[in-house]
Amino acid sequence: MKPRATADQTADQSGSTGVGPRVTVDEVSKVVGDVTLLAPVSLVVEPGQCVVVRGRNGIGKTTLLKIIAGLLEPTTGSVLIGDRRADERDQAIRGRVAALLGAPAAYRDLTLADHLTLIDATWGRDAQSCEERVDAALHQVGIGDLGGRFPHELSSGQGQLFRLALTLFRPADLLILDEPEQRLDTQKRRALAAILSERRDAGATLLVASHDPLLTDAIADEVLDLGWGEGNPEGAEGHADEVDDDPAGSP
Ligand SMILES: Nc1ncnc2c1ncn2[C@@H]1O[C@H](COP(=O)(O)OP(=O)(O)OP(=O)(O)O)[C@@H](O)[C@H]1O
Repeated sequence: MKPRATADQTADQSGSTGVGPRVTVDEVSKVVGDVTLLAPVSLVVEPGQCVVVRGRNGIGKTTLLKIIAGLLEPTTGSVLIGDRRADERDQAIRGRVAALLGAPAAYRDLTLADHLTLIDATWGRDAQSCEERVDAALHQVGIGDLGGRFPHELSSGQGQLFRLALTLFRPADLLILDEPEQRLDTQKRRALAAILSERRDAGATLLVASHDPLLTDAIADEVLDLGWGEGNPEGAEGHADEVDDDPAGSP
């Protein structure tokens, strides 16, 4: 069992706000027309635990994370974040969930540091110490020397590190990350694993879709396999396994 934070922790400069919520996913599915995007799945992520979701391309990982983040209405079932229904329009949910699901909005005329400064101001943090926090956040993900660049001046891997910085910087005790390792080299994936482990050990709840065994081994308390077979995902059963139970055929 990993060390867990106490309930009275307050926000620090990493964006952590203390003990995360329990996430309860009950028979959630998504169907559009006659296409099943996600077959019914149930899952409980305990506060301060990390569940890695995996499965073949197109099985529904991103769809599941979008539903849990409250960005997408499920066709069946329900999701609770703590005791509240997952809905990104709910201020209480917005205040505790940071999600990296696709590319967040970036502005051509703002530098990387400007973007983080904007987030800092949005969340009402102390303006005097903002520069220090921004600098630390960029350094944390390995792009400390790129604060003066514009988003379109980054390589694809640097762009991913910037998106991670944006996501990790805002206050949150529930992190929902869709393939955060994409485009990163091995060294950066190891660094990412260390950052996410630190957030989890500080009490945050994590839900991460990933194809990366390195990241999964480093951060997962449990693994949810949505399935590996070809064809329509109809009938796939999701269940969380202890991380050591690596099923045959999985990467
Ligand atoms: N807007 C949409 N309308 C119809 N089908 C969609 C839509 N978005 C995604 N899908 C389909 O839903 C299924 C699940 O997609 P999703 O992106 O959740 O899969 P995934 O497991 O995250 O895949 P990957 O590993 O490739 O990222 C796929 O078969 C995809 O083609």
